[in-house]
Amino acid sequence: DLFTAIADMQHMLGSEKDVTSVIDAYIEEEQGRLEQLKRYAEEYVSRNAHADGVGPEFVTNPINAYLLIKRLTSEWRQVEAMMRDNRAEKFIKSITDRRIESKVKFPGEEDLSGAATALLRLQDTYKLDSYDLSNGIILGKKVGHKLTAHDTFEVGRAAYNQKDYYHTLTWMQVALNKLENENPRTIEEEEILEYLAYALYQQGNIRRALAMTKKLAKIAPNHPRAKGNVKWYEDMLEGKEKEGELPPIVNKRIEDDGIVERDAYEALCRGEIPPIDPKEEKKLYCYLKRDRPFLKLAPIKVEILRYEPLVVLFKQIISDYESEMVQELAAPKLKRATVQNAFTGELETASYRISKSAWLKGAEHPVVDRINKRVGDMTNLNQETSEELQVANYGLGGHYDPHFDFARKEEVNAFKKLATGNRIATVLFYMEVPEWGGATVFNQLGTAVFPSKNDALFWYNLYRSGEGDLRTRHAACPVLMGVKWVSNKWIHERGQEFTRPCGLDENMAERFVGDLNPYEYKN
Ligand SMILES: O=C(O)CCC(=O)C(=O)O
Ligand SMILES: [Fe+2]
Repeated sequence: DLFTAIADMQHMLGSEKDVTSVIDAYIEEEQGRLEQLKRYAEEYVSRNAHADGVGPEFVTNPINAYLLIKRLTSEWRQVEAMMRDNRAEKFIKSITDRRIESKVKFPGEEDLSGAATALLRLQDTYKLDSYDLSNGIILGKKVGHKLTAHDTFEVGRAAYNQKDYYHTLTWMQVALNKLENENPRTIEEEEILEYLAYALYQQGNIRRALAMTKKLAKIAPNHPRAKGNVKWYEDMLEGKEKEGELPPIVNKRIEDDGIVERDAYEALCRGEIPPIDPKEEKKLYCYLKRDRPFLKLAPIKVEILRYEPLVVLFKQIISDYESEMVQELAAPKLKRATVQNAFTGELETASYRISKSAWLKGAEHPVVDRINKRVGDMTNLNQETSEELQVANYGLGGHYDPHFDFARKEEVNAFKKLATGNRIATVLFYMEVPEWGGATVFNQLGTAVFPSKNDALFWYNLYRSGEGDLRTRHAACPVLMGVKWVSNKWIHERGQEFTRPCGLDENMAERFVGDLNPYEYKN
């Protein structure tokens, strides 16, 4: 699939040009053929006019009789052949061949539904209005083309295919509305009405579903299902109130998608951050990290974003060149990101993680090696047991729903092969930042970090006891506009006996990165 990484989608732009040039060539060739046909027709007309002028006498002349017969037999066969000689197959084949040859990936059905689903996700998370969206407007700004009734209908259909009747209803209503002002129409009204009625029924409004279906049966008397559906809805209303005004449309979003903190999460994505206690806020500060020999010469800027658990931002920690190089190295290796099944330990793709990623080894390029070493200077943690650098590019509406980076107790199979223990800490480099959306949010903590280019976010996932810190549950909000590239460095427990010792209180939290003697805050 293409939609799961913007980097892949950008290759697709070229294939649209390909299509245009083939269509142009096809039209040119067809025009030649049609013109020749036109000349034949004109000849027929002029000869016919001549015969008409002569009258019935015309065929008494053997030459004329011969020519007339020839025109209606052998010449007609030629015309017939020419009429059939449509070159479409040849041109379609050339497009297909070219795609195979150039290895340009072409979107498929799953991309279309993925792209439509992305619109729905963005709409929900950022509270975007369907009418605005369908007019190319996002957050009050005109950013794209208007959708036609058919474009809009397809979004609704994608929702329907996922049994998401809330969005089916919303988008079919927009489609119907668009259709009213369309000339020529891009879709038949009856197609929309059928989906609309079913969505109304699913959203608990049988009477409106029935009214809609009756309308459908009226405008399309030969519709294969309309009459049957009218009966179906009528049977359902048997014994129930059928008279009077239709009940109002109540279209409620289905919240049952397994994410309990959905509302708080989405609010954070929109930047609606709960106020911080001013006393806590006062404790936050920036400092220059110089506690490693190398840093004496080149200190690192650290911004403390919050405590307990400690979350910091390393400022301007990589260069533009390094960030570009990492993207370049990763781009050809991008694979759809997977998640670990908590029960089987198997990796699988999931709609709650839409991105593509690649692993880069230090030996692959000096830049990767350099970044790996820098992580040691940034975090003071032993890098021998760290995972390779994971580079990710988010797709259309790309996101990663709330999750933990560490393996929980029940996930017995996670990281087993690595034999380096759990993920003690995470470093997240922001290599390319989106224009809108794509924040990293800690939903339980009420902390949202809007990516800033060349900075890196850092937090400890585990308590000093090795226990997973459930407060670190976090997510990558859907990318609304632009491109988001991140790199992860997951640091493991093994080898950190001296870099992050348990100490006397195993749950004590650091005051700064690499704090060896944390103490409890007493105000
Ligand atoms: O991209 C982000 O903002 C967060 C990514 C993340 O949490 C992950 O990849 O584990
Ligand atoms: Fe994560």
